[in-house]
Amino acid sequence: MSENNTHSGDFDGAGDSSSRHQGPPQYMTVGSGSTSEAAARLQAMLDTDSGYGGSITGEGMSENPWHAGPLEDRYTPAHTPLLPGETNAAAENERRVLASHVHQLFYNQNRTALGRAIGETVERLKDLQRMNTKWPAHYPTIKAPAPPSAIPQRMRPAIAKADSHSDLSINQAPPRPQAPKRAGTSLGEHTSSESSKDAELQEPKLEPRLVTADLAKQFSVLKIELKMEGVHQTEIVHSLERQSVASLLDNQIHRSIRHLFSLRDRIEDTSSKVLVTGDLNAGKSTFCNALLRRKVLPEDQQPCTSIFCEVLDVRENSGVEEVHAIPHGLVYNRHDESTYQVFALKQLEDIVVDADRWSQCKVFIKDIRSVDTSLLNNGVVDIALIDAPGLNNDSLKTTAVFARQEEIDVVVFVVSAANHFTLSAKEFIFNAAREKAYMFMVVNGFDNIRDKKRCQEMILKQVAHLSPATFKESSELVHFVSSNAIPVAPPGGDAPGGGGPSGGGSGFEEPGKPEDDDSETSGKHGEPGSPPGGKGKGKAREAQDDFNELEASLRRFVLEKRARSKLAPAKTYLLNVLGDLNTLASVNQEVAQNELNRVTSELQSLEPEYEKSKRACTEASDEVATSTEQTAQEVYELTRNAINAAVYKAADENLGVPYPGVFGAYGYADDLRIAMLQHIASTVSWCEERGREKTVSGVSAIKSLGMMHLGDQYVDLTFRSDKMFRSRKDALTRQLEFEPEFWDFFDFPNLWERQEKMASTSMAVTVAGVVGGRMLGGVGWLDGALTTMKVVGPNNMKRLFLPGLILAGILGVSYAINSIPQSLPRRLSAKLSAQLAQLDYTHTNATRISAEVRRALRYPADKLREGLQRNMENLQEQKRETVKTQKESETARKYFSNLVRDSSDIRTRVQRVDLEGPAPGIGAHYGA
Ligand SMILES: Nc1nc2c(ncn2[C@@H]2O[C@H](COP(=O)(O)OP(=O)(O)OP(=O)(O)O)[C@@H](O)[C@H]2O)c(=O)[nH]1
Repeated sequence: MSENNTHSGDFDGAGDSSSRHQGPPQYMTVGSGSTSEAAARLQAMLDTDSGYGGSITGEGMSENPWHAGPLEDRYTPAHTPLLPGETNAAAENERRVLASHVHQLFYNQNRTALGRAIGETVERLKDLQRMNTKWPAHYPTIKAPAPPSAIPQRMRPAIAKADSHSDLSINQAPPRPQAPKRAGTSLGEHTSSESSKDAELQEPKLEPRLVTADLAKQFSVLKIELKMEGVHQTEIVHSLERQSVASLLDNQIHRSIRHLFSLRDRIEDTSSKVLVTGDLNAGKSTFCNALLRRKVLPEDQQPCTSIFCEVLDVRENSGVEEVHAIPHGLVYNRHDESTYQVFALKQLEDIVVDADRWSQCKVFIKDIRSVDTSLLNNGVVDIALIDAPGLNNDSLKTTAVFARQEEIDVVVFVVSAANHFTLSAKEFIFNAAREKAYMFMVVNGFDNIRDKKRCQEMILKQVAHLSPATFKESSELVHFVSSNAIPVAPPGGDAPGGGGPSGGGSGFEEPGKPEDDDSETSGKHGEPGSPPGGKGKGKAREAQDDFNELEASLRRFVLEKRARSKLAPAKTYLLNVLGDLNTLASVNQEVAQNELNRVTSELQSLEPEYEKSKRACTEASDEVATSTEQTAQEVYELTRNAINAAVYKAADENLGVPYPGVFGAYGYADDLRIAMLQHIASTVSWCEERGREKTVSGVSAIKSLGMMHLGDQYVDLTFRSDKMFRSRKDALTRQLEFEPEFWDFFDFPNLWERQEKMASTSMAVTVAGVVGGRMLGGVGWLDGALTTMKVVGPNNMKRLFLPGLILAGILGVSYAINSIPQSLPRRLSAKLSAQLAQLDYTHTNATRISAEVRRALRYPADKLREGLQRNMENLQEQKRETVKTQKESETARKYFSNLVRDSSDIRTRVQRVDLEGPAPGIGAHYGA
């Protein structure tokens, strides 16, 4: 704080802003009177108010180095002795001091409430960010807006405007969405769609996290904005994955948290920045000079200001008047001369037109007026005045961005009384009005207007449309003035009259003071064409009065009502973000509840389904294994029996081979052998055919099982039974050494067996038979001879021996030959059977065929088992997922219902922060 601040109170307004936050909230009384007892009491209250709603404990208070505590004896300054006639002025002063203190107290309370709400909101937003990573939040949509006819006529162009410039993101605060609904979710209500594509998307699906363009308008802060050439935003968002929408939301939350932090810094900052903007040549520089009562900024009939000029009190630059021009791309730091270039004040004219070289400049000047009247050097807050380039297509966006900066507390909009609001002006005000609820309007060049009343009406009508809040307070916030009618000190470095507020002979008019002579001319804004004499004087006087009134209002607005300029953005933003949070939370609470209901019922049906599939898996596997084994066993038995029968009965079978006689006996034997082998081979084929049939019915039994347990999921396999038994088995013929031998033609053992049956036949036949038989029979032969000798007698024997022998031989041979058709098949069959038994032919074939059957059945059986297993695993996985979703949606439901409650609570508290009404006790003072 400079030594200029000689007022009562503990104000520690040191120019160095870094020291501003180190102490408890401070205030500075405006005025020059002494502090009254009441004011001292209020001061004590202020000191005990930490600015954080009584968060300082008694302990803390006693340690507070700034004051001795409320109970301590304090020196109450005596009233300054008054000169006769000064009573009213003193009382008035005291009232102002008191009002200022009360205001400060209210300001601190509001600031505390908002600061706390910011902290709580940031916490909630961070929680939401965390939640959003675990349970991607659904971005809702709402009902279609009312048809155009339902929108009040006067709002229509404004809405259209807002649409076309939504990229500025500072739209008029809309009413909160009444009945938000999630796009295309299962909330059960019909959502109107913007296009047929939307309509398709609004089928009752469970996934979408979508936004419509309408919602983009409804959401103030957490609005997801997307831009792509030629594609409507809604379509882009519709096409996004749930995860992408969540990550866009995350970005938005992140941005919002950053903004809240900067708002907190801002409400705790004691400085204020006033941005003066308006149309080209509207008289912005002239107006700034008039406020400063010094011709600091260059004025010209042609547009000249092309960079932002920030005018600050000289205290901010260690008392040195100069200009710091900041080149493009550098971030200004007063303590680092490499970030700017220093110029003398008179060089400002060249700097402001050189937008190519400079991005902005800081002008440090001495405010030559007293703290009561000065804007820069007012003793309460450090004010900086920023003269912006005139609005046109090029500067519109830059100025809008500049105006949105957190440190801009007040936007003063200068409009030419003759030209009214241009398109650029309307656009700027409409958009800025969302961020800065109130705007200070200066209708300049009012001296040029003949029908002043009509001009006022027309301008106010436009203000009502562009910024309703400003219009509501138009008596305070809209002023019709002529800035050039205000006398100013000449340009140049030194302030006239020694540069002090008390310096005499300033050579310019002090506003508010009665002024009889109009003699000063130095640096005064001329009033071209104003007639000399009384009438001109009267007009000039009127213009000055209007300007004085404007200044008083502006001071009030910046200083005493700075709650509006400083706290209102925080309040507005908080209300918006909390409203968005509430909407988002309500929608998500409902979505989570729906999801919870859905998965709970899904689980209820999944549980038995899973159990069933588990059972089916074991049962069907067992069943298939058993039936496969059974079929294979059956085929084995069947094959074994059939082959055995074929082998043993080969001799008895009519093989269809005719006996060609003794001379074709050998051929007969060969045919017989081939026929026997064929017979066995065909029996094997028959068995294979049965094996095939059994396999086919086994496969279809497996299929029925699969259909029964897996339904549509069963993958049907085409079974080709002809592919079975492809490997050749008639290697058998090659394996058998089965060539007929001589002895195979005669079945001697059989002949011997038959001798008994022959006993009653004639002797000769018997003898021949016996001899023949014995002759060939081995051991029984001698026995037969002796028997014959006994019958015939020894002498007869001698005579009969030879012919008998010959006859017997002939008979025996002929008998043997005759019995070839009977003997040969038997001999061959026996031989074959022996060889087959040696090869274990029956078992081998029965095993081969049944193994093939088993193998053929194993494939579909395995597939069925796999299918059942997969089905069971799928259900198990589905169950696991559903349980997980259930838990997540349960957590989300709880979280969002808490968020609905919390955001609503915080919002209600923020709503209660009354920045509108004047503090009690000061209404009377400012009521005028
Ligand atoms: N009659 C009249 N002329 C004014 C008034 N205020 C400013 N002027 C004149 O209007 C012209 C433009 O004034 P400036 O202050 O340079 O306007 P500006 O808005 O700063 O211009 P740029 O920033 O360059 O766009 C100057 O010639 C001023 O003398 C006024 O209240 N009445």
